[in-house]
Order: sequence, then C-alpha cells, then structure tokens
Amino acid sequence: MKYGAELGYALKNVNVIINPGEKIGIVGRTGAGKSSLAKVLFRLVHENTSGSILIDGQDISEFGVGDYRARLGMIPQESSIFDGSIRYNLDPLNEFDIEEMWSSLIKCNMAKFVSRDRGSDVDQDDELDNSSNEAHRRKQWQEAGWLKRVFLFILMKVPKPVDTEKLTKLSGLDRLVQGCFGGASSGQQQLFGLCRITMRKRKIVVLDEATANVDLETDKSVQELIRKEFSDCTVLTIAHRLDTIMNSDRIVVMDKGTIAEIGTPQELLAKDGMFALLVKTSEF
Ligand SMILES: Nc1ncnc2c1ncn2[C@@H]1O[C@H](COP(=O)(O)OP(=O)(O)OP(=O)(O)O)[C@@H](O)[C@H]1O
Repeated sequence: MKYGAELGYALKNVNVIINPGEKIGIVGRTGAGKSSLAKVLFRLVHENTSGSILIDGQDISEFGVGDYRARLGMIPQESSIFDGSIRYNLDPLNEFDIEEMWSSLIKCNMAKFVSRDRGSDVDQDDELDNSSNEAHRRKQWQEAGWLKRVFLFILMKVPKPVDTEKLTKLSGLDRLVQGCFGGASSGQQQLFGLCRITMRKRKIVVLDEATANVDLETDKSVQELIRKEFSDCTVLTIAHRLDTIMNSDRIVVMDKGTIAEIGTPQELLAKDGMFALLVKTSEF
C-alpha cells in the first residue's frame, strides 16, 4: 500500500491471520505503519493498494463500505465527544433505551462520572441552539483527524440536532456536554468510547491508545475492561505505550511497513529482538 504512486510503500508484504477473539497489540516506532494497518482495515485507502483482507473468509471489498464500517468499532485516541447531550453522544440515532445506556456506562465505569454534579464544562441550563450546534459539528469535522472522521462517519451518519425539548435536568444522560466532556482525561474519553461499542456489540474493535494527557491507571482500566467485556471480540490496539499491551494475546511489531515480529509478549521478549529492544529502551 502506498499513499501515492510516486511514494514508497507504507505497507508491504503484510500477511497475518488473526483469530476470532484475539487481543492484538500493534507496536512500532513512528512511521512504522501502525495507523496504515487500521486505515486499510477501514477501507480508507483505495488507490495504490494490492492484496486483500478477509473477514470470516469473505473479502472486505465485497461489502458495501457503509455497512462494512458499521460492523467495526473504532475508539480513537482524540476526543470523541460531540457537543450535545450525553444521551446524544451515546446514541445519536436513537437506537437504544435508557437501561441499555446505563448498563453500558456501569460496565465501563463511567456511570459515576456521567451522573456526577455539574463540572466546569457541563452546563445543565444551557440550551444549544440548533444552528450553532450544526456549525460546531461542521467545525469538528473539519478539524478532525482521519480516525475521528471514521468515527463520525460510523456514528454520525445522520446527524440529528439535539432535541432540547426532551432534555430534563434530572437525568445525567440529558446533561449537555461540550469539548472534552467536563475535563475527562483521554482514558476516560476512551472508556466513554467503549460504552458506545458495548452498546453496539461490535465484533472487531480498533483502539488507538491515548498518548495525550495519559493517565496510566485509566489506561490500564481500559485494557482490563476490554478483556472482560470484549472477551469474544477481536481487539486491535495501536499501542503507544508498552505497559498496557503486555497482556495482549499477541503483539505485532511493525517496522518500515512490514511485520518485523509477531508472537506472544513472552515469545518476543525471549527472542531478544526488536520488541525486546523497545521494552528495554521504551523507545517508540
Ligand atoms: N496521508 C499520508 N500521505 C503520505 N504518506 C503517509 C500518509 N500517512 C502516513 N504516511 C506515511 O506512511 C508511513 C506509515 O505511516 P503510519 O502513520 O502508518 O505510521 P505509524 O506507525 O502509525 O506512525 P505513528 O506512530 O507516528 O502514528 C510513514 O512513512 C508515513 O510518513
């Protein structure tokens, strides 16, 4: 895979079989090809590619792109909180009932955060007018990186204005949030992302691990939650830190667009190769 005919390969000779339910950590230095792997999985790159990706034996190019992407779960590292109510953030298409939302928030340790007293970025009395809401969304789209755009595409296919009529001040779900969700850390925002995925029961989830404002404890709880609540899902974690993916079933080490090493963390440590060196130097 190349990003342009005149450019070098961003991915080449990548052959890997991932088993159902496996938890895979993807590591490698900057520019090694980690995000490119996720991009081809989400069918974001079409030109200058060859090869195929099969899911349950079926070539992903045979699926309609919208339907296909809606089967995958994406948890980007950047903020995925949109201006609107918490309910809207969890369920923009009104597909779920309140019990399902709370059950998911409880599983993901976010119920307390959502129902807490008003925080600095949370304003229960604010009513965002629809036109400024639309402008906010347009701005968010323009400023979003590719991962966030995929996320928007999947979840916000039919963006709906917040129905301020329905907002009650009694439910934490109906509180309006903006920006980074009342000061939530990146990890907490990812837990919120996990809530969305648990509600939607995706079988393949890509997690782009948070790098900014890293709170190691929350990051660990994201990984623990994944193992518990996503035990039957295949989870690919693009890792920016090693601690959180040491419990992965297998680790893929990317280097210059190819898979340099693949194996369990123990196998790779014993091999004393690139992964062992990354662990020793914590160099990413
Ligand atoms: N949109 C793009 N256009 C051209 N080249 C790109 C583009 N995105 C990535 N590349 C190149 O493709 C190669 C792989 O990049 P990729 O983003 O997949 O690496 P990465 O391992 O995810 O890096 P990082 O850890 O910094 O996010 C790099 O050489 C990079 O410069």
